[in-house]
Amino acid sequence: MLLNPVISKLAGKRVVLASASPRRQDILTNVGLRFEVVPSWFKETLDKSVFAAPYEYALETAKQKALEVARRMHMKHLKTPDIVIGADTIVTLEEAILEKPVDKQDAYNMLSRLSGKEHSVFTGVSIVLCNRQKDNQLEMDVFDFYEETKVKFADLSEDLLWEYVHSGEPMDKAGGYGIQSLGGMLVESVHGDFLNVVGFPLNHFCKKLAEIYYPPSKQTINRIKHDSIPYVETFENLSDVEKDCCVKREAPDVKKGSQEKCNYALRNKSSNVTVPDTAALQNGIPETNHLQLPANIIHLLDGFKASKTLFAACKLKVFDELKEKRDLKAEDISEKINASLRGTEKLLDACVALGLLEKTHQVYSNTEAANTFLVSDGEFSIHEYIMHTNDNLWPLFTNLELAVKEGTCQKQRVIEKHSHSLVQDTHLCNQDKKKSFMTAMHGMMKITAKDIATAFDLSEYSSACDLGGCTGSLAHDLVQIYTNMKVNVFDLPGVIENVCHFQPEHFDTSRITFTSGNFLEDQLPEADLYILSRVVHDLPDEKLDHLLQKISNACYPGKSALLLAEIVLDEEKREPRALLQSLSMSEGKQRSGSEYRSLLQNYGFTSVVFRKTGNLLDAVLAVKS
Ligand SMILES: O=c1[nH]cc([C@@H]2O[C@H](COP(=O)(O)OP(=O)(O)OP(=O)(O)O)[C@@H](O)[C@H]2O)c(=O)[nH]1
Repeated sequence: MLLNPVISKLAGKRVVLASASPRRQDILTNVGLRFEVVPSWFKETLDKSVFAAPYEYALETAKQKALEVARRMHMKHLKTPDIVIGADTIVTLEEAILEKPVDKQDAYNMLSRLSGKEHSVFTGVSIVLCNRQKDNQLEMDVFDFYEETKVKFADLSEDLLWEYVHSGEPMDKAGGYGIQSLGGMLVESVHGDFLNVVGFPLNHFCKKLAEIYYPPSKQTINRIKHDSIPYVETFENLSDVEKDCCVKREAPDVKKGSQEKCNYALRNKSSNVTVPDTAALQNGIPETNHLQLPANIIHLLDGFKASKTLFAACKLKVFDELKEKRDLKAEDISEKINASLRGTEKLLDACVALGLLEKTHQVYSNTEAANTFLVSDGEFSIHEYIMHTNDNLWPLFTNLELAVKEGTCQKQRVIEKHSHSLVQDTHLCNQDKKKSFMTAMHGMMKITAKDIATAFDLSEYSSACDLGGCTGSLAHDLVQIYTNMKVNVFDLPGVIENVCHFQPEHFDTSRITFTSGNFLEDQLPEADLYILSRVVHDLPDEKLDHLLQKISNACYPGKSALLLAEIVLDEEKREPRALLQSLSMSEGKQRSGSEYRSLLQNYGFTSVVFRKTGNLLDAVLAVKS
């Protein structure tokens, strides 16, 4: 790790950020932390009057957010994280705690209270270390801290405040302003950590991690007093990257022990100011100001190599071999996958570095995640979905410059034939392709179906129709969870004739039916609840209008609803997964929660709510009134 060894200490661990805040995601991504985002469902409604000080309220809320996610993940699909990070930011002014405004008037009231005054911003952060016990119990250690920053607002006129409120920026921000954006213009001075105001006190977080992972020795404490972030005394457990970076900077005539040199190298790199490079000076190389390449750029430079490593290892069935035989040497694996030893060794070591495999004494084994998700025949395998990404999406993205220039999807170029529908013409054109496409969709949906099915209470709907429901994986979860619900899976004839290969054994499917048809052309089956999973973002406006009008006509006011499973963009449109997906330039588009709301309101769905699930897809429920 370039900036701080404590961040790299988290490499290879399943780190989860229990927050929907795009700012927190940015702050942590920018320092090279790899993590999953699972927004917490904890409702921020603790009774403020029971807390002696405002920061205690923020700390408790942060803790409850993190604990909720840790428990939820532990209970589902054995996805126990190693670390869950929760945070809560509040603004305090004269004893009052201000959180996110509920509407524009509330935002205006908050901002006018802050005008001309100094207030405090507190962020409470909770770091929950999880440990799954042998009996599957979850053991958790909670570490928390808070940070205070004082912010002084200029005197602000009513007109200016309303203009700011109408910009929409205040609505998802504590105290009703975003210091990092337009709101910065309201601020006269800041005392303390700026990032704390934005939502995440990074410096204090690093110190806390250092405390957790490297309790400092006496000597270290003496030597670190001028550094804001403690550095490590030993490299025993650090990654190869760190060792490499030390080795490279080692000067031949430096007499001190290598540990000290390593510390120096890292401290040198971790600082924003230029520190004289003693090794360079001793070698007669003139000292120059060097700028550090930001970690996110480094990750992006290498990102495609990492994806392709995963794709290749899946295609060559490396994880399958290791699941069967467990511990194997590179020679054995190369023989089994029919590949060169040199190439196999490189691939295996890259997989180890990416946290997909483990290696001890030249013997490789699957990680738990590889056994669960990457082998081709596991219950929760996404192997075929990875192959679909490799075979169909990867080629589209290799044409990205052209796609951007032309603003069109490159599938025609890629498959070298004109097509109206990629799904019909390429994936369903022969039996093998059809089956692998269905397996890909099945695996992907299996991972996310339970979260979609439980995002809202759907118990009032006794019949559902999953339009384009493919193998019925969402239907399986729905009938298991809602014991009164019957589900009709409606899909193209070529899909329906193959669904028998995907029905789970020993499972009562009597409440699931499969119907052949084309939802754009044929009459829709009757149902209380219509479902569209990953359909809306893919349809051009005209087709979408036609489909939504059909569904709306089939719905009974006050009784029927439409459930969408899609990636819901955040309001600031900064969520990378949806934005990257939209670069494939399908004829449809990705939408935020409010865009789904206004789209669906046009078809008489007056109540539209959405829920971020933290999984591959989010859920939107639209009720017709
Ligand atoms: O100057 C700024 N001040 C605050 C913010 C953002 O405000 C919110 C604070 O809300 P909270 O801590 O409850 O976090 P949520 O966004 O609801 O996400 P969780 O899922 O973690 O509850 C936070 O997003 C700050 O980033 C800002 O942007 N600028």
